[in-house]
Amino acid sequence: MSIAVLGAGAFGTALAVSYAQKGPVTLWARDPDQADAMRQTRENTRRLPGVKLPENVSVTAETATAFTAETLLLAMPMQQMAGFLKAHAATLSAKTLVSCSKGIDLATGQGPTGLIRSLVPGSRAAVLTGPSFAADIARGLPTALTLACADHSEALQAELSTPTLRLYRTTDTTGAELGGALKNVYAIAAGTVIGAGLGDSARAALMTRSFAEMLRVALALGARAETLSGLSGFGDLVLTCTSEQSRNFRLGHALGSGAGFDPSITVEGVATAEALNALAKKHQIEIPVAAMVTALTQQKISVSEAMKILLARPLKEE
Ligand SMILES: NC(=O)C1=CN([C@@H]2O[C@H](COP(=O)(O)OP(=O)(O)OC[C@H]3O[C@@H](n4cnc5c(N)ncnc54)[C@H](O)[C@@H]3O)[C@@H](O)[C@H]2O)C=CC1
Ligand SMILES: O=C(CO)COP(=O)(O)O
Repeated sequence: MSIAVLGAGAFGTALAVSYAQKGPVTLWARDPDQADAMRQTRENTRRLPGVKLPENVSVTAETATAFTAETLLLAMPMQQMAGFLKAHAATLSAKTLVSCSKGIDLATGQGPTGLIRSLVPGSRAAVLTGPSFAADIARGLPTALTLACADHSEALQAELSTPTLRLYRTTDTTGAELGGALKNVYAIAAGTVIGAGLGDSARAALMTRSFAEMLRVALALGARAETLSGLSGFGDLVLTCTSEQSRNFRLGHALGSGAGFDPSITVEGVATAEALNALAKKHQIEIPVAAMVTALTQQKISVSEAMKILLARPLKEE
């Protein structure tokens, strides 16, 4: 089988580097100038500096070259995925499309597999998600992820596992993609708590209540509880709420401490919080923490107001 990675940001580049251990990988960059620069320097200097591209990675800006692979990993920001799939639907229809993006499409409220199934009906949709920073994967540090695919995907699991990248399989695509999407929203909240100096105890409380929210949303949307307790849910929530490597955490930290934040950095949790609020309203699910994240990122509320609102909620059973 052959692999191409579509999207040459930090994560797409890291995956290409990792899979190059197993054979040739094509890495598709949307911008031809970026592809040229990466071919010349053998590095993604903007998004993943300090990591050399192995010889097995060919960088291209031509979709025709990338689309010859059978397995295509989608590694672009979530809000770009629908446009990409619409533009290339005809050529992608017989492929296995593995989403590596984490988020909910704002326009439709769908996750990656919903988008893939509706926009490229002849393809096979899968999700690769879980606790993994691009820099860790690129350095070959041990990582475990969830591979979700509606059909039993032992062959795909074997294809996408490496000696340091260990994949666990599930058929629960809804649970896997919701875990990866929602944890970003709560990582913003955790960053805010730490940035505002509210302490580690407050962060632990917030993470626990965030997990309860994630579970409530995911179960209402048809996911299985055990998926949320696994790598793609609990695992990624822990990583992103506790590490300053996380861009979602760092945005929250800036909100909490009043510092500035570079708007060119990809922070999936902002759009996902908005999409999540719309979904929660539609399905009448209570999401107090995510509602505060949306209000904070839209500058409708201050950190101290958000804290007061959460602490003043009625006392109840756990
Ligand atoms: N960086 C990380 O550690 C991880 C990222 N992810 C997910 O991977 C996805 C991509 O994130 P990163 O690579 O980190 O972002 P990034 O900010 O490093 O790079 C985004 C890349 O997407 C490209 N891009 C933008 N619009 C595009 C389009 N329409 N078609 C193709 N490419 C397009 C940009 O040129 C840029 O190279 C996100 O959903 C993120 O949540 C998942 C796990 C880990
Ligand atoms: O998804 C990630 C780790 O699993 C990366 O998190 P950030 O997008 O917050 O950097």
